[in-house]
Amino acid sequence: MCSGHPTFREPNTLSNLNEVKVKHIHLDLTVDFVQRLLGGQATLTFDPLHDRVENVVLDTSFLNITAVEMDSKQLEFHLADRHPAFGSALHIKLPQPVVNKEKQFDITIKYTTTERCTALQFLEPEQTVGKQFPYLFSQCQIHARSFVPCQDSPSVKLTYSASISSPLPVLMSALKKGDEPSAASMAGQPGFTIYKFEQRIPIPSYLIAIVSGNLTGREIGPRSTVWCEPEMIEAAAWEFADTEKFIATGEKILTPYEWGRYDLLVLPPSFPYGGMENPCLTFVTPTLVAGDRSLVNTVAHEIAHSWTGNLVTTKSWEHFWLNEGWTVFVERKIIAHLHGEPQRHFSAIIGYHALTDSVELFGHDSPATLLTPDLSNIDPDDYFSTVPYEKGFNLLYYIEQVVGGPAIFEPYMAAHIRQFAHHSITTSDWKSYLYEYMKTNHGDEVVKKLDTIDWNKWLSSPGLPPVKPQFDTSLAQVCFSLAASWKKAKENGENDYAGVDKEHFDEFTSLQKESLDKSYQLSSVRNCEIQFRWQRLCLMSDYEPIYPKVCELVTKQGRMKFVRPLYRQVLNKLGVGRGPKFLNQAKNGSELAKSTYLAHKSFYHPIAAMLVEKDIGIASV
Ligand SMILES: CC/C=C\C/C=C\C[C@@H](O)/C=C/C=C/C=C\[C@@H](O)CCCC(=O)O
Ligand SMILES: [Zn+2]
Repeated sequence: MCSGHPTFREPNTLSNLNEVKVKHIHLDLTVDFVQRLLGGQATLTFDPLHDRVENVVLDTSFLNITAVEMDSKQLEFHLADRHPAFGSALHIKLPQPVVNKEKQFDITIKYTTTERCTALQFLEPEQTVGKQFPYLFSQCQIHARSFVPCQDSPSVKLTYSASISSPLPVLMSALKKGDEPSAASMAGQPGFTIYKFEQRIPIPSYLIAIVSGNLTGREIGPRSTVWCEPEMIEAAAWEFADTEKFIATGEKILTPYEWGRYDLLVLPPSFPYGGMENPCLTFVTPTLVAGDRSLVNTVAHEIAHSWTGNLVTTKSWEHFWLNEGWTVFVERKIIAHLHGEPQRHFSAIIGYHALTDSVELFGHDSPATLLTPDLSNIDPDDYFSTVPYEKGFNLLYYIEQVVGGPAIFEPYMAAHIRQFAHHSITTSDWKSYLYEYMKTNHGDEVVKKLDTIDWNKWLSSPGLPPVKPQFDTSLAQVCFSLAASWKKAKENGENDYAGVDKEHFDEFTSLQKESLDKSYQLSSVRNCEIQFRWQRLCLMSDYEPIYPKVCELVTKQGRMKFVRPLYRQVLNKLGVGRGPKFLNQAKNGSELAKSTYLAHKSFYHPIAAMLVEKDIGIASV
């Protein structure tokens, strides 16, 4: 069914996953908001893969390992020297070789996270909305090894259970199994409670997730609750009221939803991504709470991951497009089923612009623009971009046209899920089944059509897709007409565009920014997607009054989709002679970018901090 060759090459783990496989992890941890760490133990259950296993090697990163035990006996262990991107391998010597590959065995590791942990962000009360309680959240995609010792590879799928002791409510990417006063509270430490969880569906380590803070929940559907700080609950419950429609549409297109619950967690502003598809509990940025439900496509994306990514999983980050390209494709199918095909194409046009931005940023010949890049000795975070999302979407969009349209392709989508659910696959596995399915269900005619696709150009060549997609531009045309009317107004010497309908604008031409700003108050628009595009346009046009708004946007929320391009753009700006009053009088953009970042460094999630520092050339200490 999947590439089953015994020694799979997984470039971004240091674990010996070809000798043993982790099948279950039990976490017994305490949240320490004072020392800003998680501490306790993890018990890992292993399947030997050979008849003689002498060692276990696990991924860790910035963990403090204090003891390793097996059958209550202390085991010898050591942490190898740190790999700059992949962390420190934990080598564990088994007391005697495990000689029966049918015999599972447990190892318990006592540890704490440390202040350099890249998977967790501890927030002080003032960094939260309510400003009264501390907050902890995780982001484990490629950083699980900094949360728990594990085989940190999407090729390994494991169940997990947890008992988490905390003074504040705890949620995880699992089903809740009740809570009880913790020994700490019984021993007099006030307010600690033990929260219990179980994830019975095997998942890759990157989907282990935890949050603890002043959380409240509001039911928004038959299997969904939205969770956030009390101050946001009304706005969040209204914003995400259509969640059940997305889930039900996903089931209609694909297969039944298997995860039980689909809850949403709205995080504090420093959350570094738009959303993270943690099973049972999607994490989302508060920038989606726009007040008009205009940005909920991201929730459709995260829901789509319940099938593509969380059930059918990429076997390594080199095939990340199988997670993200497929999920963007399913997301846009959900949008089409609910709001019509033109909306799917409008979203695809916006996505293609984002793909072009990434390819231009990396360079058209960059290996980072391959759909299946070689990640040997590469930190995947450095290759993260819209390429796996949008080049992957466009490959599937092109195949759908080649084979004969949705009537043929949509049933195949459901078959793909049924074929690979609960497995991790490579691009080769995916392609082999695509051919098998089309031959079995549609004969050699369609197979011949598949053979017309230049697979090497699509899968293994840099740059933009080899075939420029043809999309329905009916919705985009509204924007083009709006831009043309602004241009005409400018040519006629008018400088008040207020009379021009702004309903759908998403495309700007080079116009008088002051006039646009005066006509539409764009610098005060709450919608981050519009604000982000407006600010980038203004920076391109050296519209200096935008600088305070740029520094506000990059320091009031930490979503890298917005923060990284704006920092990069300011970095490359020439001097602003009369810098705005509260910004350092930067001699040039690079000082403005660096001084703004350094003044707010503690606000950002560790992953965002690391990548912004690389973007603006601040060597991490
Ligand atoms: C080609 C391989 C590139 C990367 C490998 C995999 C993971 C990279 C690591 O950086 C983790 C990324 C996590 C992303 C999580 C959520 C995104 O889908 C959000 C997209 C952007 C946004 O909306 O903010
Ligand atoms: Zn995604």
